[in-house]
Amino acid sequence: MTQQASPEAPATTAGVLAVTGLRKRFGDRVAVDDVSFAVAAGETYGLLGPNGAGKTTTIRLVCGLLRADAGHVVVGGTTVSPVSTAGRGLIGYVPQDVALYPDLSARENLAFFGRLYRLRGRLLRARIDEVLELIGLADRAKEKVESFSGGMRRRLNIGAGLLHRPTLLVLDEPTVGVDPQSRHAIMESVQRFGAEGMAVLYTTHDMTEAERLCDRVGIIDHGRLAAEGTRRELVARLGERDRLTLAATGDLAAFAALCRELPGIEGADVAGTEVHLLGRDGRMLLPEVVRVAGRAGVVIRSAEVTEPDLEAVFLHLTGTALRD
Ligand SMILES: Nc1ncnc2c1ncn2[C@@H]1O[C@H](COP(=O)(O)OP(=O)(O)OP(=O)(O)O)[C@@H](O)[C@H]1O
Repeated sequence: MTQQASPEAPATTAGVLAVTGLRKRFGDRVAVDDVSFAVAAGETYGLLGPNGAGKTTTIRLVCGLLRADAGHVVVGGTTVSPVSTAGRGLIGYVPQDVALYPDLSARENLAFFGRLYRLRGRLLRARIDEVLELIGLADRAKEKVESFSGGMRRRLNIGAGLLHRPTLLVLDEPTVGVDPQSRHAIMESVQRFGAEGMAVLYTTHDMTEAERLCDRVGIIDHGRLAAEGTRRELVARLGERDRLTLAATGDLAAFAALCRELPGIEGADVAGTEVHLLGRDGRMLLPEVVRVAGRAGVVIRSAEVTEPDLEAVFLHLTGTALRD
């Protein structure tokens, strides 16, 4: 039986955002299927999935722009739904499509959006200055948006979502179609927001972005959350090991033999001037390996821990490649 979205959803104190059992159907197509996750203050949570996976629909439900068939969205202890504006002021929503007025300047655009958030006068001007600085457009503030690159427009779009200092910032694929420099600037900004205590919900189909930005990742496919966790937790599902590559000098065969005896090391081999070790949680193993090297009179010149990535996790969980 389909449960209706209810304004009496249980409030949560655990995090800024709590999504519980969210479902949305368009005709026969189930776009979001029993999705639950939470995002804490200072945490960046990534929804990672291919085109059509249900990321945008989930985000529109989170922001109260669509009515859920079932489930709850609670932001800062307040239920969010299209039937009320409660909780909306806590959310900064940056849609996938840039929503700006091309014949207005950057400052004028921000002033327009700021007024929508009921900011006025000196406070509005101060927030605009702050945001322009943050998105790196302070020196272009007076220029019309029509003269901006795609990346600059995206940055301004993000700025519009920040004016009211949201508790939860929601970004829908903010780097799609932007130049590498703007992409870098956007990713740096997002990292800063998280570090400053904002909860960030970020959708992407780009594994490297998810890996770099997100504290936790939810892997979404065909509307379902196939798995969620830190990168490390997700990768651990593969049951694969880390590979440690040590460039070293000394009696490497003896060193490898000693390493084989260490708990947690499942393989050790010498290849030229390198020793390759296999084991779970390579970073944790490293200090002990270095101690053993010292005992064997081996000098380690460099050490690299190579791990499986989210691309492999996605393939493992869904049977398809992430990039389409
Ligand atoms: N308004 C709508 N009417 C009908 N079907 C829709 C609607 N919005 C989304 N869908 C369908 O729901 C599914 C999920 O779409 P959604 O836009 O949420 O995916 P997405 O992961 O954001 O993909 P993309 O990265 O391409 O935006 C798709 O099959 C899509 O065609």
